[in-house]
Amino acid sequence: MRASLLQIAVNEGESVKARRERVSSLVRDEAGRADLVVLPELWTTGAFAYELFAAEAEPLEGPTYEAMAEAAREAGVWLHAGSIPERDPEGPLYNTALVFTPEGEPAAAYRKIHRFGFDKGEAVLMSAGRELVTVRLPETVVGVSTCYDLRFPELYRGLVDRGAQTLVVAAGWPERRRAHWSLLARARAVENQAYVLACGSAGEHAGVVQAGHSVVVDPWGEVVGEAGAGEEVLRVDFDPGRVDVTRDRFPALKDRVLGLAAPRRG
Ligand SMILES: NC(=O)CCC(=O)C(=O)O
Repeated sequence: MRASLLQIAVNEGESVKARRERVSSLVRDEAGRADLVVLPELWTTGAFAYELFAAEAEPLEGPTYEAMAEAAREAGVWLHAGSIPERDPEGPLYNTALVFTPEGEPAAAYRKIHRFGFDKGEAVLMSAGRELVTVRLPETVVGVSTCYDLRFPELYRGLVDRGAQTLVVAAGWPERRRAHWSLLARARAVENQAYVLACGSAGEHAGVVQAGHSVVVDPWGEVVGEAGAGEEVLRVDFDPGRVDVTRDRFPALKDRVLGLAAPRRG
């Protein structure tokens, strides 16, 4: 299987409309080059452009959804279209990842569960999703996650319990914490014996330099491919069959002890 991670530069000065058109064209360019294309988190606005979230929020089936469905269909690829600021009809905003089939049909929508910012930014502007999402492709089961989720291993165990073999992370991770990004991507791959496809963005917006360094890690924790800092298409061949082989030969997941009680205090 071949995955193309489109590490989009999200810079101020390019309008949302212009970027949407540019990204649509980049997705279409992957026709015949990839089975699965992955985009970053909140690439229309930038993950840290908090002042744009409400202004640029879209209904689920808004302009970005329409453009990405068409691009997936024209390219004939599975498309994890990164995430958009979604406005729910009842009012709240969500950071919502979209996945399309090669026919341009919706395969999944995942509302980010862990919002970043502590008492600021996304954590107060967006509502939290509650549901884990997996998508069955012909070759592998994909578990969907977004950026800050990467710090929460229990989310990935939940995805693995739902059959995930390939863990996709769409991110807008900052350069200043790049060491965590690289470490956590490998950790999630090793502990879950799964592929990790982690697609970040490049450029700078809202004073935050993006880390880039999108990465694909195999179920043994080896880095199969890694991007640099700037806008780039990272194309990686990977073999989903290696997940079951790794889990059979080194069956650590079978040794999980479930339902451990919280330690007693005092
Ligand atoms: N957009 C995000 O979720 C940022 C996450 C982040 O900066 C971090 O976990 O560190």
